[in-house]
Amino acid sequence: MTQDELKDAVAAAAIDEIRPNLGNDIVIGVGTGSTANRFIDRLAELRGDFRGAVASSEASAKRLRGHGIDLFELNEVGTLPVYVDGADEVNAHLHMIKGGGAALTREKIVAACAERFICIADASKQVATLGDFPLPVEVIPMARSYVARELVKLGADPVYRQGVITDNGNQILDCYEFMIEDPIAIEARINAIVGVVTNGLFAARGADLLLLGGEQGVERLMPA
Ligand SMILES: O=C(CO)[C@H](O)[C@H](O)COP(=O)(O)O
Repeated sequence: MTQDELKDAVAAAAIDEIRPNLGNDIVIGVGTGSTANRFIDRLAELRGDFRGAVASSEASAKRLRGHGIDLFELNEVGTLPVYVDGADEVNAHLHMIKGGGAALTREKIVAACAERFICIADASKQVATLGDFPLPVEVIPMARSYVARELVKLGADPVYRQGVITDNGNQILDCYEFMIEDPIAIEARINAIVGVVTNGLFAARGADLLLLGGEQGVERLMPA
């Protein structure tokens, strides 16, 4: 199977996972990226079986709107029953690195409001230790150089993602050469640097279920 076919398979599995709990009062949290896009396209087939969605990025909002799915502001809806999103890397504890698409802050906010986080990913995203994928850190623009110096002190090699402005008007530093043995501690440590808006470690609030697509089909994995 190609990677695209695997992404499609996990998107379909996520639909099967949420379908039994849909209803006309249900608002779904929707992630960002190529895997999440496949989920959005399949969600369109269920339009009418749920109330609408909260999007984690302008790009996902546009795609949802294009399918005629009603969009809600997070502040209007409070707690969401479920959030479905992809990941750049995921470990056995279902801690993740996210933010390859620069949507990490809104993704983390929507995930924080969700009772259940379903991660959908192809097998290439599964790792023993997070960090081969450069960890994104969203920063207030005027703090970029300061935050970069602080990240170097933590052992990372931060690189400014040129030309990228987040949906929140901020910039991204990608941390290379930074293997993360203790994701919960590092997530908190980076968040404590002044000028950091969010980092792409989703560890304090990891996923509750991983739908992992591989050659043997879609595996349903819970946190170790
Ligand atoms: O965090 C994200 C965007 O900010 C995505 O979930 C992550 O980059 C995975 O994307 P894809 O499904 O395209 O591989």
